[in-house]
Amino acid sequence: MVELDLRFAEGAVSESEWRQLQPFVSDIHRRLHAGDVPGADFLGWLHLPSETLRDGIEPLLTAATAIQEQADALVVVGIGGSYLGARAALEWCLPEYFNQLPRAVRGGPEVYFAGNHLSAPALADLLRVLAGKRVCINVISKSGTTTEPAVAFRVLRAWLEEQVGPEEARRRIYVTTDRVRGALRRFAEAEGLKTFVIPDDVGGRYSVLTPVGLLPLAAAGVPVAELLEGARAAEEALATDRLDDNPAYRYAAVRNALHRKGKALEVLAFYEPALRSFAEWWKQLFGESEGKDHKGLFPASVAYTTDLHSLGQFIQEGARNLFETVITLDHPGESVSLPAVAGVEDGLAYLAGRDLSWINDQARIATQLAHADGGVPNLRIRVADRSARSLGELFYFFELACAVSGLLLGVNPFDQPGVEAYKTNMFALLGKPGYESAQAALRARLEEGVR
Ligand SMILES: O=P(O)(O)OC[C@H]1O[C@](O)(CO)[C@@H](O)[C@@H]1O
Repeated sequence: MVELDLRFAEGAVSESEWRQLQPFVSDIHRRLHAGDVPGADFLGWLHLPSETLRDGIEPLLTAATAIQEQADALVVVGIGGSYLGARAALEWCLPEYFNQLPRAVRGGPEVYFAGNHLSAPALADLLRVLAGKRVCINVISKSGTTTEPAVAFRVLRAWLEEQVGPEEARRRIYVTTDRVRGALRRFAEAEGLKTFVIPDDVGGRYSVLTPVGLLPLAAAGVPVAELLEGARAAEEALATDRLDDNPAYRYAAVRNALHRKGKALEVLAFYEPALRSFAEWWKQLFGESEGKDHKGLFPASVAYTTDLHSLGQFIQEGARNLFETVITLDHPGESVSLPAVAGVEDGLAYLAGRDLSWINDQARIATQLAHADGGVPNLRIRVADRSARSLGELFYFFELACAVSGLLLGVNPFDQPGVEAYKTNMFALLGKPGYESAQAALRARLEEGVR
């Protein structure tokens, strides 16, 4: 099970500081499980792993097998919570460079992501990569109205229809969306497409263990039952309100104590490139959940040891308004040992025979020591390995910690009203019907100089 190590944070936050939060955590725990918290309509994630395993995932596995048979490449179209979890799990569970590996090693089709930006060159490049391949599309949007995936889907669908004709295209498009609402639902029904439902009571950033994540992951060859089993084990293990027994609550309490002492940023650090997209998932989870009412810790991330040669300077000696949370794997995976090479003066003879993962871990310990000495409290979250099961545990660990963290902060962790501001401006500038007066007002502001 996921463990929290506070050794490198003890100088910055004492045990009594986070223990004092026990009554507040207990109260939140009770209200969370009673459905008596702000945003209570979005608590479906709390028992999602056990309920999904109880109900079974046969239809999803059948669709995943069909995609594996139909496709050389699967394009997953979505953004935010309809994108990041699947990408995080794919990179965590599959080998690095999985799209370049032979299909037998990978287990499923190549996987590409689209609809997570508005870049024309990037989309054009994707179409070039897809040329000549048998392609399936899984378009994912809970609201069914998000601009980025809607735009990319329109382009990709037209492209697919050109390649295989409208009828075959319909067999190759899988839609994951809300049960009843939204343009995507209407479109899917009108076209008779295969659809999967995102439950009403699970918000986008909490949706990785719904078909949002499970369908593309199963199609890609990730053992999704193991992923769910890990999350279910965490659901069970983290069902206690006691800080001593619940590392997710301890993590929430410690970060809250650090925030109260003036820390404004939390930097998630990791030492395996396979965790890069996991950090992106984590940033959306905490950023959208906590950053509101002019409050919250800003969630950032660093990829070590890469970023020790760029952001490392800032973290060691820059503004002291941050703390780090380091994710480590007890068993990182395959070994690569440094060969003993006679007659080569590269200064590495003392490391001959050492495993690269051991060297990486010494870098991690050295960095935790240096950063803690430099005034950056370091929390460590220990995960067993890169298995789907361990990842399931970690997804649930952070989902729960984030909910409690937001509630400790006094915000509704399950809404995201702030994401609408740019959308309103963008729709006005794009000339969306209904936004005419907003457009006139914005154009006038832009001409006069922005105030
Ligand atoms: O699944 P949808 O509705 O396309 O939303 C995608 C993402 O966009 C947001 O609503 C922000 O605009 C996120 O909360 C969400 O995960």
